Amino acid sequence: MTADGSSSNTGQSFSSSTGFSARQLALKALRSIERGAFADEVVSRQLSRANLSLADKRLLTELVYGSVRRQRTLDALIGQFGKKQAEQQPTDLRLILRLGFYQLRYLSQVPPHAAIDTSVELAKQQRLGKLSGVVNGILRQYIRRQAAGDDPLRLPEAPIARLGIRHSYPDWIIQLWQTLLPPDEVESLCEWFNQPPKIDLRVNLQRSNQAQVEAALQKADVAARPIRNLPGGLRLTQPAGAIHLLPGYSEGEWSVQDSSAQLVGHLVTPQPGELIIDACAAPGGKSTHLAELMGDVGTVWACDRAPSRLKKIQQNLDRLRLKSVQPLLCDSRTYEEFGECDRLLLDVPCSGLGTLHRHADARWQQFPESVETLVQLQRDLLLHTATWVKPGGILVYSTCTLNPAENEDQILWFLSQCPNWQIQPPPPSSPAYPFAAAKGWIKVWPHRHDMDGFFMVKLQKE
Ligand SMILES: C[S@@+](CC[C@H](N)C(=O)[O-])C[C@H]1O[C@@H](n2cnc3c(N)ncnc32)[C@H](O)[C@@H]1O
Repeated sequence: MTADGSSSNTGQSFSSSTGFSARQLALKALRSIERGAFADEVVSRQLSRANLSLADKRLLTELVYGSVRRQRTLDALIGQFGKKQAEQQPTDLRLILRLGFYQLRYLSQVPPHAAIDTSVELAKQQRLGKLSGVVNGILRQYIRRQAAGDDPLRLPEAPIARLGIRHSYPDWIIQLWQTLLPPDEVESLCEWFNQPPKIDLRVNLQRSNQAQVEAALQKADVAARPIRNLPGGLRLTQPAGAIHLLPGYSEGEWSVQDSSAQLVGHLVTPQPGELIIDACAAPGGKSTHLAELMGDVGTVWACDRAPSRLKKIQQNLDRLRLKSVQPLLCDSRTYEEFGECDRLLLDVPCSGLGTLHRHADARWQQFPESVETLVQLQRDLLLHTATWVKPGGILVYSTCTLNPAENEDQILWFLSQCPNWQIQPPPPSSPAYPFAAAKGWIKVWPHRHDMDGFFMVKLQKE
């Protein structure tokens, strides 16, 4: 267990001798992220290029993602134990201290002397001169304070900053959630997103079945359990390493998809032979689910405006061996060439506040201003794609965020603009039914349901 009661991402023990090259690479990665690169991309590039042992790969991943995710807490410690605030320190010193504090505070498997010695060594290697002594002094003060029995992190009294520093979130996200949840639930939600993500699978019922996939995984020593009320849904119950190497993946017997995202496909309830449009489809997680639910009979137009992401749809189609999905490069705000469809899925670009646990840097990449731009994009998409649906047809709107401006408010706005549409609540037989609110839309809260945060609603055109 770590300082705030969460567990670190691996069960691995890390020593100083095995981990030095991992720490050097972690520092390099943090520098690139500081210059604007995405954490996921930097880490996967390093993992594929560097010749590291499995233990070092795990350590590198843990150090980079952890230091980015916990950045606000770590910077508060740097400000508290250093002579200057974190942002006033030279970049390399700040990054080395983040790595050092991350190990001391969150990686109980790293002995404190290893965390300190390797941080000092990193500072020497970067020719930080006298500052390597500063690294040593600052980190040692922390462990002395910790040894005295108290949490060394000093927190302000103001409730928003207090939660933001303790759990490492920007104030605006805490402020937003405080308008939606009681204080103890805001704290649980913050804690939930700092835990390692769960891995759910969706069995491709065109090629296999749940029992077969479960048995094949078990044979490979990977424990999985069926997800209640979700046909074809399995949850891995222990870390499974490289997912794409597990049995059945390359044969197209299953896909990785969180249970919340699987609910979206069930809410669309596509029928064999129908014409379906997925207006924001890449990388195809939901388009392929729709095709599977239709028995691969009918047509799913999988639209996206990003050519590189559209390629991923094709890769998924090839792997899952689905024939009914047609990828289409288009801007769904303006495309005019469709006839009327039976059902449309609009899984819009959003602020992603429901999947913060999956992307270490996501909480630092959105701002109230960027959310405003997204709200406008979502409105443009809603108004235009709604014209593609035939009378009596269905439109499912979904997001992976926990922000009413992109969810409930957006739907109320749409209904005020287009009164010939109405909400169709899911029937009791639908897997989405247990999550439905009185108004008929579906909201999944991660800390209550142990699934990604999602919003979805089914609308019918009169
Ligand atoms: C939330 S992701 C979709 C995820 C996908 N539904 C899945 O389940 O795999 C949103 C997608 O919308 C695409 N997008 C953004 N603006 C668009 C537009 N104007 N027209 C079409 N696609 C757009 C993005 O490229 C991105 O791939």
